[in-house]
Amino acid sequence: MTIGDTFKLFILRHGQSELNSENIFCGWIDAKLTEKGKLQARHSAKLIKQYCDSNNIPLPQIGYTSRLARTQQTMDVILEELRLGHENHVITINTDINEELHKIGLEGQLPVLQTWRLNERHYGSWQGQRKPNALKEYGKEKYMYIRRDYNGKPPKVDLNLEMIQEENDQGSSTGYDFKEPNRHLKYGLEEKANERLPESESLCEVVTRLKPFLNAGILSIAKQNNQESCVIVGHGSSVRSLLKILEGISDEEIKDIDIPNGIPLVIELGRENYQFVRKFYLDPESAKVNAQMVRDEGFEKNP
Ligand SMILES: O=C(O)[C@H](O)COP(=O)(O)O
Repeated sequence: MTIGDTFKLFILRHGQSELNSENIFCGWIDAKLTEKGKLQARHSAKLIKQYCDSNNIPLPQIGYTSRLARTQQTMDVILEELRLGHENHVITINTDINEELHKIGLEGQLPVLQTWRLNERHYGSWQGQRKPNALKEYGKEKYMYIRRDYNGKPPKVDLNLEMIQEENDQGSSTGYDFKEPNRHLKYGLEEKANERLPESESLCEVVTRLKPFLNAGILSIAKQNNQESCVIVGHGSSVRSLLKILEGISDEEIKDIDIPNGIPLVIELGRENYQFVRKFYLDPESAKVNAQMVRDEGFEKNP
């Protein structure tokens, strides 16, 4: 099957966020990109452009992000680098996506659909905690079980708690307001659409909330509009979930997969039935090294 016969998903985890750089569990905390994260996003765009040019295929015709700033900033940098004007739309389970796409198409902009279903897993009460501290408190086995096992799930967050991150033990304040009650401000559309938002998630639960959007959203839109490719900016867990669903990775094997920040992964699907054909990173060496660093976060070798 040649490249022209496949639908391509350019999938990447957002660039480094301020909480990533401080080794703090982030989840649904709305951290911004660091300067390094913005550079990673720009480099991703160059890799995507190089790949499209050398294979004589058009640039992505649609984008998808989560509802969190770090993916939206990454997408903005990528599309700016690709010189693609775009328009963002928050969608919920009630959205008539084709109507939205028609409206955006009239302005000749590239549509970017933003959905909570691409959000990072909700890291429950671990959000805001430094990784080395969680490792010390829970021990290596439990720490890795919760981070990477398909059914690993952190303790629930107390939605009434107001956790303002003051000084962490490195003496630098992230200054992030971890107030969960803020979710009513940020996720008002979803709450109006009666979408059940989590207070802690396992990877299995991320797969469950993401699968309907992948099938009835991304793939159905691709088929109806005969699209060549799309670009998806997600998070460690939502990218792992997309991989698991699209490639049919087992509950056991998914434990060993880590996703680096800001390196595009190409997944090719057959145009007929959108069955998995192949996957590869556009910078495989860097992806391997950085994925290992993600896995080692919290341990001495990667404090
Ligand atoms: O949400 C976060 O803190 C990270 O993006 C995911 O962290 P992990 O790689 O430890 O799951």
